[in-house]
Amino acid sequence: MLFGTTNYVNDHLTIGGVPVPYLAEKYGTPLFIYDVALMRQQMRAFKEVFTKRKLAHRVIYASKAFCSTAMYQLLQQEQLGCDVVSGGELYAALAAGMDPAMMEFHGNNKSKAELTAAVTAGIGKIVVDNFHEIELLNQVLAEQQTTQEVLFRIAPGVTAETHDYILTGQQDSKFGFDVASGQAEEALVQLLHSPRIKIQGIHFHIGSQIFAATGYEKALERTFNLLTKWRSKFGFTARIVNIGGGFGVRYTENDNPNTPVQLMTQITDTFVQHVQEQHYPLPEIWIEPGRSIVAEAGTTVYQVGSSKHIPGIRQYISVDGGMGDNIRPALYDATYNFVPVELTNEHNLAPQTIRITGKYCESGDILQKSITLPHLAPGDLIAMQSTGAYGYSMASSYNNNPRPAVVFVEDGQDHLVIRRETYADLTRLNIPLPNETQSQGKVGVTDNVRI
Ligand SMILES: Cc1ncc(COP(=O)(O)O)c(C=O)c1O
Ligand SMILES: N[C@@H](CCCC[NH3+])C(=O)O
Repeated sequence: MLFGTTNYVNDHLTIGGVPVPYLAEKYGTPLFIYDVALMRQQMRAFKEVFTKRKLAHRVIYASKAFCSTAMYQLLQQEQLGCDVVSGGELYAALAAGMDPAMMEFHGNNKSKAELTAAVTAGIGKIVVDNFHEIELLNQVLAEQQTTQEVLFRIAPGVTAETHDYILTGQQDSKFGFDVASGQAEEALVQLLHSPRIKIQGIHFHIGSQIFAATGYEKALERTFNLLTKWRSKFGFTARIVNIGGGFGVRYTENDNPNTPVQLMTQITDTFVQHVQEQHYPLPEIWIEPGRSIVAEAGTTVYQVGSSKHIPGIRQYISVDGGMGDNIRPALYDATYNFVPVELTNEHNLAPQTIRITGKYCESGDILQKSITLPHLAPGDLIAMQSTGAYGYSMASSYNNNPRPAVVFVEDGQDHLVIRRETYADLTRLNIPLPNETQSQGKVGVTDNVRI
């Protein structure tokens, strides 16, 4: 299972035309490597689904999947918008030069300060999530003496097939206005009566890592039924229907989804069908893919360290990263595929069934419960595939392990886009107690800056 530009050249795993052993040597491990051509390909493919059908659309990348200055630059090159879900993401996107008009602000508990920052920045749309937010936003707009375009998020009451923790469109959800109990309609009434709020359309997001179109189709049916009702009841016409993200990707050979683009094509057909059947003025279709743009483009390279054989039980192999750079296996029981970085002679040794664990002080720090791979020895490099989404973005410096570096590769060139955290970075927020003499450098630990 090799994605995009990843392949073996002279027995070395190569991404974007750059040999992975060279990258590991240059930047150290663990290392996130992103195949930029594959990210561009995904971005363009989504847009093409709509341009082929001549549908007004917007592809909005969900920053939470992975964001960095370089990622925001790439979005600008490919003319995508982005969503942000915090003041921090807003800050980072603006600092990287994103056009605020191409941005949306999401979240179930946006603070007044965050809303003020978004409005002041001239953000394109705020996706209003709850009644408290309507109140806060009205206050902010009155203080700023301005108006704001919004979408409002409904919980359509659809349960998609995915992990419970990443379901969002069911009735019992913390996100959005519940349709079934009438909250969505009440929210629309409040928004229509808020003179500074300019309501442009509706939003739903049913969850993440979804392979089947069924959930989206049900949600679209409910949405268009509501929209048609609200059109005759309130004279409200949605100019935009945003169907969120959530399109599933391949983590292992067992995932055999439609490609995100095939899924999108099917959903778009349903969208058009509802518009036609209900004689609804054709709204713009907006989508918010995160994972499907970056997941398969990302590879994490680790170096193998210790191993432990428990006769009759299992073989453990530990690598130099783990739950700090990828919490998904521990959090969601997510499974991944691993491939060797170098197809050396040892490759021909009998394959081993191993458990791959990280270096964190937790028994649950398991990257892969059981996998059969060519024999691995200390010092070998190993690549974990499809780690581009919710890997680095959910990374922590638990156990004071520095977060890895991130490198973009394309056309034989490598660009460091996030440097490895240093030991000094890890303590830079610490403030000593007053009147204590700081012991400095006693233990003689040097910083780990390599570059
Ligand atoms: C509102 C919203 N939009 C988009 C996304 C992106 O989802 P995904 O990365 O699965 O495409 C999420 C995350 O689930 C989300 O909450
Ligand atoms: N972090 C999740 C997805 C959450 C989506 C955000 N609403 C994952 O790794 O699968």
